[in-house]
This record gives sequence, C-alpha cells and structure tokens, in this order.
Amino acid sequence: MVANFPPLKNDLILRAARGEKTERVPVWVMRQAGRYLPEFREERKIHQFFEICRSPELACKVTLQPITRFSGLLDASIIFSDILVVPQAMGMEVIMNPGPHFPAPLETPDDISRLKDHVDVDKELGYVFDAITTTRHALKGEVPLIGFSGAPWTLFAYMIEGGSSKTLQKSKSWLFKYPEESKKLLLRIADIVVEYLVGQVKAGAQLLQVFDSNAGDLSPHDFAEFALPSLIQISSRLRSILASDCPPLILFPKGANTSLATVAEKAGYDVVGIDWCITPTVARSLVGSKIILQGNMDPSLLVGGREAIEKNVKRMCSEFGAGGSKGTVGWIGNLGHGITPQVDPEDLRFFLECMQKYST
Ligand SMILES: Cc1c2[nH]c(c1CCC(=O)O)Cc1[nH]c(c(CCC(=O)O)c1C)Cc1[nH]c(c(CCC(=O)O)c1C)Cc1[nH]c(c(C)c1CCC(=O)O)C2
Repeated sequence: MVANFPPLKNDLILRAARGEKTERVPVWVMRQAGRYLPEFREERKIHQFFEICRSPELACKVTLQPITRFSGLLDASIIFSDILVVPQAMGMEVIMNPGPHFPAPLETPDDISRLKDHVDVDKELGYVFDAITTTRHALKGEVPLIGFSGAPWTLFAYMIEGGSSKTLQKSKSWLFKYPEESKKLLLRIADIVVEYLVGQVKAGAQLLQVFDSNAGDLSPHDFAEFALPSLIQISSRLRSILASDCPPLILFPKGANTSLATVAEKAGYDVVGIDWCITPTVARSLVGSKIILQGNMDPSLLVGGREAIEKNVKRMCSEFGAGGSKGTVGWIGNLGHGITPQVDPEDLRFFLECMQKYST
C-alpha cells in the first residue's frame, strides 16, 4: 500500500458502504467530471480524451474539477478515465470521436488471437495507478477516491460491437453461437480486471465500482449464464487477494432490474447501483436488507427544471427511508446513470443541495 496520504475529512460514503448509519446520505454522480462542465470542455479543446486519461497530472486536474466547484456537496471523487482502457491494454485500438470507436473489432473467435497473450497490467495501465496516487494526494482528504473498471460483459460487448450499440446484435450472437469461446473470453477479461482493480487499490483507491452498463440487455437467464460468473470471479478474487485491505465494492448492473435478487445473493458486492426504471422500494425488496443501494434519479430530470428536481429528490429520499429521525442506513445517493453534457452545472448544484436538505 502507498502510505502517507492526507487524513480523510469526509468518510460518509465509506461508512454508508459498510452499512453504518450516517447523519445524511452521501452523494456522488456518475460522470461528474465531464462535458457538462465548461472547465472540462476547456481542457478538451487542448487535449484529446485519451491524452487526459494517460496523463496523471491532467487526469488529476479533471477529477478535481467537480470537487472544487461543488465543494462540500459531493461526498466522493471518481478517477477520470474510461472503461475502454482495458480493451486498449489487451491490444485493441480505441478512439473517441466523439463516442468510442474500435477500428478493428473482434468479428469471430479467430480474432481473439489478435489480443495479447499476456497483458502486463502495470506496464499497460500504470498511468491509471499514477493518476490515482497523484489525485489521492491532491484531494487532501476532502473526500474518498473511487477507482473503477468496466465489467467483462460490457467490455466484451464494446470489443465486438466496435462501439456503442442499441441492439448488441453482434455481441449477443457471439454468446449464442459461440458460448464456450464467449465464456472463456469473459473470464479472461475478468482476470485482467482483477489485476487492474488490485493495482488501483494499491495506488490509493478507497472504493471500487464495476460498471456493467450493458447488463440490462441480457435476459435474466443469459445474465446468470454469461455475465454473473465473471462478476463473481472479480469480487471473490479481490476479496481473497486484498483481504482486510479490500475496499467496499460497488456493482452497477445497469438495467438488470429483473436480476437484482440474483446479484444480491450471488455476485459478492457490498453496494448495488440501480437505474431509475425500478422504485427504491421494489429494489430493496429484491436485494434484502444487507445490500447497500446506490442511485437512482433519472439523469434527464437534471434538464427538467428545478421544481421537478426538488420533487423527485424528496420522493427518492422518502422511498429510500432517508431523513428525519430515522437517520439513514443503506443508501448512497446518485443518478441512475451518468450525467449528460446538456446539464447546466448550477442545476446539478441544486440537485446536490436538495439531497443534503432532504436526506438530513
Ligand atoms: C459505457 C462506458 C464508457 N465509459 C464509461 C462507461 C460506463 C458508465 C456508463 O455506462 O456511462 C465509464 C466512464 N467514462 C468516463 C468516466 C469518468 C469518471 C466519472 O466522472 O464518472 C467513467 C466512470 C469519462 C468519459 N467517457 C467519455 C466521456 C466524454 C467524451 C469526451 O470528453 O469527449 C467522458 C467524460 C466517452 C465515452 N466512454 C464510453 C462512452 C459510451 C462514451 C461516449 C459517451 C458520450 O458521448 O456521452 C464508454
């Protein structure tokens, strides 16, 4: 472990993730460092997207932008990077123009031979570890730093589709036509994700989130058969390798709302992120009392005016059982997916202020 980090001043999210009662609900926002911030767009005028990811100084600068702007209103930072740095480390080319694009996606299992036999994670992704260490110092203990990775199924889908896709026809056809090769590749990706996340913890990450953004595109049956084993491999190996140094593990299986009971019972994560297509009450009934939930306001509400924001924060706080004399157990506030570029940062500030007001 890297020692000598500044002492932590706000540990709300760590306590909430451990299931402890907190005086208010901790809040952070997926993609909180991004294009809705004018100061981020300024950096992007001068630097390419992956150039920012690969420079520890630039990644640190951009990670801190929302923390500085919304000082006292955000309870965690998330390292600026992208889930697609893992396919890059495996030997695939990825460009951002403006969405992700793979010039040579995997077309058939024969193409797996184009991937590196052995990925030297420290060499290929050491820049992320450096960015985490730099940022952990620069945060001066204001809030904890979250590290992250894409989940194997979501990365697999990008590597085969060659970019974002509405139907995931190509990646699903792999699952159905080549189930054994698909499972093998999913576990191979999981092996790299484990090493990558261990490296992030050693570099200073205080929580880890696994983004399975494409989880909801699988039927519950296919989720259990293809995505779940790789998610279990990640959580179980992290817990055995890191032992008492293992930080809270967050899984965001976006849209997999019909698989939530399975996720809670089997996947092995402390916190499960939910999107806005399920109510907190139903989610809680599916995951039971031990799992911490994270989410889940519709990101589009941030372009829906302040009246709608306030109304929905109130409703969300009451459904998650936050505020008043009850104190708050079992919830980390967030949106149900990443913030979009169209949002006015002052409307995000209003959301964060409402969260503090109604969850206290
Ligand atoms: C699927 C996925 C990706 N990347 C990510 C996911 C999982 C979460 C999700 O589902 O949103 C994860 C991600 N991407 C980014 C972060 C940074 C940390 C944060 O603030 O949350 C994180 C955690 C920065 C980013 N990643 C990207 C941007 C915008 C690109 C730019 O600056 O030009 C940012 C700030 C690009 C990106 N990267 C990806 C897509 C589909 C896109 C284009 C999206 C769009 O056009 O809005 C892949």
